[in-house]
Amino acid sequence: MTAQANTATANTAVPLTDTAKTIRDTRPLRLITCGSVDDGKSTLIGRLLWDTKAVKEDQAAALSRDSGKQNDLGLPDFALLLDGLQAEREQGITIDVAYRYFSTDRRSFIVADTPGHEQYTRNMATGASTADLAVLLVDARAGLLEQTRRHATIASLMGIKQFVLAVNKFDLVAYDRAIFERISHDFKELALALGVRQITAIPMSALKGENVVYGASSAMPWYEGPTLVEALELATTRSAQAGGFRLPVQRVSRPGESFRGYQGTVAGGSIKPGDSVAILPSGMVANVKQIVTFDLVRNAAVAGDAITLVLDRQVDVSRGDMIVSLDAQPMTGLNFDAQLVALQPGGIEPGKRYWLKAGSRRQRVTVQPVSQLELSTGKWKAHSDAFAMNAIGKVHLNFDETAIFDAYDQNRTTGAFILIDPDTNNTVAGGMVSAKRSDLGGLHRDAQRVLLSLPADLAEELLSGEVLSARRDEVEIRRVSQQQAKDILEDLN
Ligand SMILES: Nc1nc2c(ncn2[C@@H]2O[C@H](COP(=O)(O)OP(=O)(O)OP(=O)(O)O)[C@@H](O)[C@H]2O)c(=O)[nH]1
Repeated sequence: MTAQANTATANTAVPLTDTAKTIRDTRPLRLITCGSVDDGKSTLIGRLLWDTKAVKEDQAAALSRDSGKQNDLGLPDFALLLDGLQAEREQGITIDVAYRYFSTDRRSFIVADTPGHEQYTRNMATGASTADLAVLLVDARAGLLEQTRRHATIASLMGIKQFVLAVNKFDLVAYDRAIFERISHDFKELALALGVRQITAIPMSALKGENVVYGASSAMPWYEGPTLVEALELATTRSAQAGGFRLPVQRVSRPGESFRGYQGTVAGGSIKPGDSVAILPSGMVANVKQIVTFDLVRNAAVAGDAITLVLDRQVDVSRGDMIVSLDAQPMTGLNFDAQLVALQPGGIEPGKRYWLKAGSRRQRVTVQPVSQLELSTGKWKAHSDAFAMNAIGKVHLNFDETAIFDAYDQNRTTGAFILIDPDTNNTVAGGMVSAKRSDLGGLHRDAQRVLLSLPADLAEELLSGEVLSARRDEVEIRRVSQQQAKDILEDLN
């Protein structure tokens, strides 16, 4: 009987091991941790690394030596593990994004430790742009703070669709279930307002290691959910972005008369010799003759590969252009809708000319604020003035020359940009494009041109009028329906 039971156990173990192997073969899960200063992020990550045995022996020895002040459980100070930067110890706050690696039998993980201090919103956005999941920490004694709301909002804007709420320091609130329920309820409301549906809330003590890697059944018998690591093992990685081929051209390589290649890192899709491509913004068309990496000729390239592309005909391509699949092209135009986060004390001024940098492309742009996110309610409020630092806003971007973007939710590389202040050279905003506006166009005006979108009859009337007939060359008319014209006017108001 006992032997049979043993066999049964052994049998069921086999498929489990197989599953574990399959999961292990997949890409690592990338996560960010965020929260306010002192919520315990460093302690949590230190605990994750320690309990999953990601800490090497020499590091562990150094830690025991270093950590003169062991905590009251006689364990090393886990936060010290995270002290990548000397400056951090001096200032007592985390000041840069640090990436850490750990794994369980089922999966491997890359965690970006992003700082909680208000002025480092930019680093948080950096960590979030590649993450599959965000772990948001709150101190059980404090509940949700404005900083938690800000970080959850940035994470969702950056395309993260899975959140774990770590209600930390639960040992300090006597493992009170009512507190957990109140905080997780508040958080679920916030997450739903942000459009995030995959939410796991976990009561934990990073310091004591409860519900991080190991459970805490004696302290919280009422909690039946997963530990943090179990939740992470079950999370899904963002599937590789499908979409069309994108190669932002970083360099044109011309080692000799007979060879001309376009170099860059593939930012989306895949390509193989024979595929047809368009070169943007010119719109010229060619076929791929060869794909070269270092000294190898390849028969295909995918997102993330650094390649040199050789085309089958002479075309004019320069740095900042984008080579894209002919049949799945990005948006091109002068006007786009975007969301951005203001990163500098000077904020973002309406109408000021900034440099916009997207990949290898840099162009002039003006920003017109449309609305601002009110963090306390999660609602967008109309806002046409300057954005203060840390504000999250929706804007119209108006370019002098054709810009090329994918929507950020289609492609996180070709949909993202930064704004640079030409006076100071500081990066003043990070942003994501949501859509192109030039289908409606509205009224666009700069020194050279006037662009009008009007119904055909009105367009003719206007052009024959005294003012515009003399300046006909400078005017571009887009003929639109009455309804579209009405939408444009509403949009402008
Ligand atoms: N009692 C208790 N204390 C904790 C827990 N987690 C962290 N702490 C303590 O809270 C303090 C702050 O923890 P850190 O890990 O440094 O916080 P942080 O969020 O990384 O802070 P910054 O790096 O400054 O952003 C430290 O004294 C920790 O020992 C916990 O679960 N229980």
